[in-house]
Amino acid sequence: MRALASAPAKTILFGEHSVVYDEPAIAGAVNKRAYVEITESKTDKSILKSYDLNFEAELDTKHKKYNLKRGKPGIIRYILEALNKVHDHSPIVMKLSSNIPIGSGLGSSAAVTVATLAALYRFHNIRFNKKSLAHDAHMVEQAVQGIASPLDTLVSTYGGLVYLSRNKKVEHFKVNFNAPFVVGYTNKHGNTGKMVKDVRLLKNRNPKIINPVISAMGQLTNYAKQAILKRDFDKIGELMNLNHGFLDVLGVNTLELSRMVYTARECGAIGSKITGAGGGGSIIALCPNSVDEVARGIAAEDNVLKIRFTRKGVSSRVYK
Ligand SMILES: Nc1ncnc2c1ncn2[C@@H]1O[C@H](COP(=O)(O)OP(=O)(O)O)[C@@H](O)[C@H]1O
Ligand SMILES: C[C@@](O)(CCOP(=O)(O)O)CC(=O)O
Ligand SMILES: [Mg+2]
Repeated sequence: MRALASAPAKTILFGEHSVVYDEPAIAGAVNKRAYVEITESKTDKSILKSYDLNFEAELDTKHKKYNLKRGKPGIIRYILEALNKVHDHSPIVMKLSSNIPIGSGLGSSAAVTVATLAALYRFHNIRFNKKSLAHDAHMVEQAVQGIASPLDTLVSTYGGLVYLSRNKKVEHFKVNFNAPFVVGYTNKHGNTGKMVKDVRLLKNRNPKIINPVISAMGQLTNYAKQAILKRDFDKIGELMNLNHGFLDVLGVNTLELSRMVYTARECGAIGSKITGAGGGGSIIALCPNSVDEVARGIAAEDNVLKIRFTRKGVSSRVYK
């Protein structure tokens, strides 16, 4: 039997970090994906391989342990957690491929988790739907990271551009929002779990300052929803810049992210901000009239991704 699944990366337009405190957020699935293939193993060992991410490990699925043969272990924790949730511990071979930069704020952990769970459900012939899959993937991220909002796993499951409301209701934007965005990312990786914990500590030490900042981030996300519906790019850009300022206040900005954010603005972006957890990772810039200039400006020192939003969420099938 061979089960296949894939799930998209995402970019957060508004509301990272504040979404952890139940404020609204807006994020969209983008045209980068993680792919998982599961087959039966010919030996008594479970193997996980990824050529793209350059790692190989022997998995002890029962005890959530692994023996790393090569590469970095980070993303394996999500896979082990997913296996532990669903798999009966029979020996399997899992192949993971992905063109999503890892630890770059583009939700590689969510895409890998969603694709792994969907492939496992197919492999074991377990019924699932998008709602149950998004929920299970969120539980996996939460178990690995300690704190996680449902945003990344929702977007990776459903695809499209999504508004997540304060009470966790998902609204899909109907507008055709192929706005010209450029993503820049540094070679310094952020760690979502750590960044989220650092924000929590800052908030606990300074509640009277940080609580109003977090609710202002929620308010600006609601203004952004209206601006997106009207395709008012100038307003969206202004709100992205405000959102970046608040993320700086939360302490998740870095020298490299700052440099990219201001380079993008100098090259003509009408808005630019950190996207994802920060502490390394990515920025996103809205540049309706200056995509090439902004991409060139960022590429002088960092990496550029020309992303497109996609409606395609998780996809999976099985061959018997
Ligand atoms: N080259 C790599 N190979 C495997 N895992 C990695 C690599 N670089 C970073 N990681 C780990 O992958 C995980 C990425 O998840 P996360 O921090 O949520 O970032 P994102 O989801 O934005 O990509 C982290 O646990 C990190 O430690
Ligand atoms: C910071 C946060 O809001 C988004 C993290 O996104 P990413 O893992 O950096 O892609 C955390 C969360 O929503 O769980
Ligand atoms: Mg992540």
